[in-house]
Amino acid sequence: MNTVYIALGTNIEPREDHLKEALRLLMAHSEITIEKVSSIYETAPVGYTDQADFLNMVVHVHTSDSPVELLDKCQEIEQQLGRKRGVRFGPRTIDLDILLYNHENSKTERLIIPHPRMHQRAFVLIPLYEIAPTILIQALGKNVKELVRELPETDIKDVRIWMQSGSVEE
Ligand SMILES: Nc1ncnc2c1ncn2[C@@H]1O[C@H](COP(=O)(O)OP(=O)(O)OP(=O)(O)O)[C@@H](O)[C@H]1O
Ligand SMILES: Nc1nc2c(c(=O)[nH]1)N=C(CO)CN2
Repeated sequence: MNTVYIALGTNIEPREDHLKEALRLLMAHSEITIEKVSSIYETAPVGYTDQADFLNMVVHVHTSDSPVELLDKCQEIEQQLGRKRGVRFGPRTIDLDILLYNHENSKTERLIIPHPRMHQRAFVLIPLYEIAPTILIQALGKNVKELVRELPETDIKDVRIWMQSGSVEE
């Protein structure tokens, strides 16, 4: 079994429904089990800022899928939830990013693991810190707690708990 962390994000209403539907579709695959979910956070948009606030969360899954098999499933879920590709970093019904896959480092045309921008993103690191504070990102030689400490104060303020983890349907 492989240990994987996946980040989810949405900024098109109904945002909470999109997160819940994505979790349901992940769990519908017999190769995937959800071990832990973070709280849901409301976050100011990063990158392209002229868009609505996001809901973000991170889930810990166990899977027998290879990284690319899992990416296929994540992209299928994005399609099922009607994601249309438009502006880079722009609005989306759902985005699923594979953050970590065991302690692998790999780079192919379709998939980079660890996710290349995760260490700069408060909307990823703060939910990840909630469920896996001590996990090591080998490529960076740092754990999640250390990466959170390096985030600018202003980025941290842009990430607020929106729904506590215990209230997310599991
Ligand atoms: N770790 C990863 N998880 C998900 N997709 C990845 C990963 N590494 C590379 N990709 C590739 O990135 C491509 C673009 O993904 P996407 O459109 O979701 O980007 P984005 O959400 O706009 O930006 P970001 O990747 O910064 O969140 C995907 O088609 C996928 O092949
Ligand atoms: N707050 C927030 N900002 C973003 C997000 C996201 O999920 N949350 N996703 C992006 C594209 O990957 C770009 N900007």
